[in-house]
Amino acid sequence: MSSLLNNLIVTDPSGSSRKESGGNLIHLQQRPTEDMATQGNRGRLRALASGGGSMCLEEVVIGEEIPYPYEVIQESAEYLLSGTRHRPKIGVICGSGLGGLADQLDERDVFPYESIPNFPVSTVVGHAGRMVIGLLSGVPVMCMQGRFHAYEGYPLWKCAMPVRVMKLMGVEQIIVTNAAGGLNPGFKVGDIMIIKDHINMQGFAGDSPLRGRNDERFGPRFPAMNNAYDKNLRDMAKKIVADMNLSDVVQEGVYVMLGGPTYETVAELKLLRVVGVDAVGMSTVPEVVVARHCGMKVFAFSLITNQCIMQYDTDATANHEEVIEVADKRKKDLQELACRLIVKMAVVDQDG
Ligand SMILES: O=P(O)(O)O[C@@H]1C[C@H](O)[C@@H](CO)O1
Ligand code: HPA
Repeated sequence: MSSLLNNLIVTDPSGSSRKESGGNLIHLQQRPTEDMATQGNRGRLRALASGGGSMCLEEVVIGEEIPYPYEVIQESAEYLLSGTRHRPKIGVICGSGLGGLADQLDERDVFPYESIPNFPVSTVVGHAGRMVIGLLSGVPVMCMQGRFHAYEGYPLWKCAMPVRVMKLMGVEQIIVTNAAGGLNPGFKVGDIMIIKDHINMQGFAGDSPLRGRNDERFGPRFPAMNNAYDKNLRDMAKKIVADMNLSDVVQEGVYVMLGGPTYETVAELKLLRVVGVDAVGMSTVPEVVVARHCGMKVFAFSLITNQCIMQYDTDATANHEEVIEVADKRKKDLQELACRLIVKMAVVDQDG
C-alpha cells in the first residue's frame, strides 16, 4: 500500500488537488465540512494508471457538491473581519491581469486564499490568489486579486462564493472586472466595455450559482436580473472616463460568459453575434447573479484584450499571453477609473 501512496493525488470536493510524489504525505487543501460529508459528498479513493509503472490514487467526489450553508460563509467572513480593522462597503473582483489595483491600497491587510477558511484557490496565471483589504483614496475596500472560474473545476456557486463572504462582511456595492474578447466589430483591442447586460449561457442550460435550496438570509428564491448593472454607477463611470479623456476607448455592451477553457470557434462566435453579444469571456456572470441576489449594487467592465476571430482562413489565434499583455498596458487607466469611481461610490453611499 505504501508504494501506492508514493504517487498520490488527493482531490477535495472542489476539485483542487495536490500530487504527492515520493512521499506519503496526504495534504487536503480543504477538508469537506461535516455538513457536506453528511450530505453524500464524502470522497473515495480511485485507482488511476500513470506513467512509469506507478499507480495514482485520486479521491473523487461522489454526487453533486452542496453549496456552503450560511454558517460556513459566516466563518470565512468572521475570519477576515478578525484580521483587519477595515470595514469595507465596496468590493472589487479583479479580472485576468487586472489585479494591480489591489497593490494600490494603503494600510492593506493581505490574505492568501489558502489561509481563508473554506476558500477555493486560484490556479490561473494572472490571478494572484489573495484577498487584499485596505484604503483606496481613504475609502475602505476589499479586492479579490484573482477569481475562480468554472473551467478550473469549481461549481458556479463556488466561483461566486466570495461575493457572499463580502456581503456578510458588510459590502453593499461591487465592481467586477474581466478580460474579454471583442465580438462587436466596432471594438478595438484595449477598449473598455462598461457592461450594461449579460447573457447567462449556463442559466440557459439549467445551471446557476443559485441552484439548490435557497436561504432567504442571502436573498429571494426568484431574484430579478433586469437592471443587474446599476444605471447610476454606469452614468457615473461615463462621466469619469470623459474627465479622463478616455471616452473614445470606452464602449457599453452585452457580455456573455462561456465555460471555457477553450476560446471560441468561428461558428460559435457568429452565433453569439446574432444574439447581440458584444464581448465574450469566461467569468463574471455567476458573481453578478450572486451579488444581485443578495442586494448589492453592481458595476462591471470588460477590458477588450483581443478581437474575436471571425474568419476561417487565418493563422491568428486567441491566447492567454496576449490577454495578460494587453491588460498590463491598460492597467494604469483601469486603476484610475476604478479609483475615481470608488471615491464617488463612497460619497453616494454616505449620502444614502
Ligand atoms: O478572469 P477573467 O474573466 O478576466 O479571465 C479571462 C477569461 C479566462 O480566464 C482568461 C482567458 O484568457 O481570461
Ligand atoms: N474569449 C473568451 N474569454 C476571453 C477572451 C476570448 O476571446 N479573451 C479574454 N478572455
